[in-house]
Amino acid sequence: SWPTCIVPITSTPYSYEVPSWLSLNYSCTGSPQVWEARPSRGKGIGVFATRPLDPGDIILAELPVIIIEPPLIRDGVAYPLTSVEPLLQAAFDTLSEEHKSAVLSLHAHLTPEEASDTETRLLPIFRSNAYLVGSLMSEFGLFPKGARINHSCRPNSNQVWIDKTGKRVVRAIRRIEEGEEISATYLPLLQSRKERQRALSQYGFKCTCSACVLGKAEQEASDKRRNDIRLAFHDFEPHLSLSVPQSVADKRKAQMNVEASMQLVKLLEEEELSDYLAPAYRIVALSFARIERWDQATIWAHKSYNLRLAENEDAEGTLEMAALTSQFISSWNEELYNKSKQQG
Ligand SMILES: C[S@@+](CC[C@H](N)C(=O)[O-])C[C@H]1O[C@@H](n2cnc3c(N)ncnc32)[C@H](O)[C@@H]1O
Repeated sequence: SWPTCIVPITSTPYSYEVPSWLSLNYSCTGSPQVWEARPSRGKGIGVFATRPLDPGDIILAELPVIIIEPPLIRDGVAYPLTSVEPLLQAAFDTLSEEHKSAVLSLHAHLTPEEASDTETRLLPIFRSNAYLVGSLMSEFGLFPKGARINHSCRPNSNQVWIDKTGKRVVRAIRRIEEGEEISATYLPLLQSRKERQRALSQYGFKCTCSACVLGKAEQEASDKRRNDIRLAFHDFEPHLSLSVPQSVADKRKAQMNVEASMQLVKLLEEEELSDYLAPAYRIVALSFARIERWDQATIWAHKSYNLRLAENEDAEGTLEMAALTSQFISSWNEELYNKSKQQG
């Protein structure tokens, strides 16, 4: 019988060779299982939700089967991935047969030279599927289940390395319906479609997600929104101190920043870039704090905290938002106390 996460592929509308690991020895994570791996039209294999998922729900938490730490050439600069082949081969040789066949069944995008060489598959497999991991994000890990998640420029999941458990956790970042494909991003998304397509060519495909198949006018609007979002994050950086402005001009600027920060959230929602909401909510919270609107500062800080907490309770960003939320609640309490004293 089939494990619950795997749909037997008895008839598909298009031919696809089903790798043996799909039906054999492939264990499912989580209880109950919320995903299945199956062909996705035009994208090889993909990962699909087997039930509706809410933002923050864990889809998959996976240990790497291989971790490679590329040696450094000099401080902070690693050897190119091509030079780690011997390390990769050594790590591969220690794997169980089950893990070896899971790794070898993964998709590999080949360079023309690699295509003519039927022997070397490990490096292209690693290059096409590995993710940065480790406390310094300086190592590369291979996760055979998560590696089946296809790319979208409007992804519905994010993936976070949790150093404490040594797992990579994939979570829903918006509502995902049953049967919907789980998508992740392979690149930073605050770029134009042309820039994204150029970056994705290294994986050997042209993205056809909803952000990449817009008509001309809509595409220009989408590119502009992404550029505006990128600039807004950059421009806000110097204005994120907690000091309350004193001069009339600075107060006016701080008020305008509140409006600009709300506009940033609106642009992210329009572009469906949910993964950037936590830092945007933080900017809104700090902007309200600078005009001493403690009620709004608290609400927005808490929204950012909730998103961060769902990702990683120990991350610096989560701890910062916890501290800011409680600081703003104290200021709000004080304000309410002073008001009640004045009234009576
Ligand atoms: C990390 S693998 C993802 C799983 C892969 N589809 C498989 O069959 O194992 C990356 C490869 O999947 C394919 N892919 C990923 N996202 C895609 C997309 N949006 N459109 C078309 N192909 C995609 C490309 O061949 C890419 O090199």
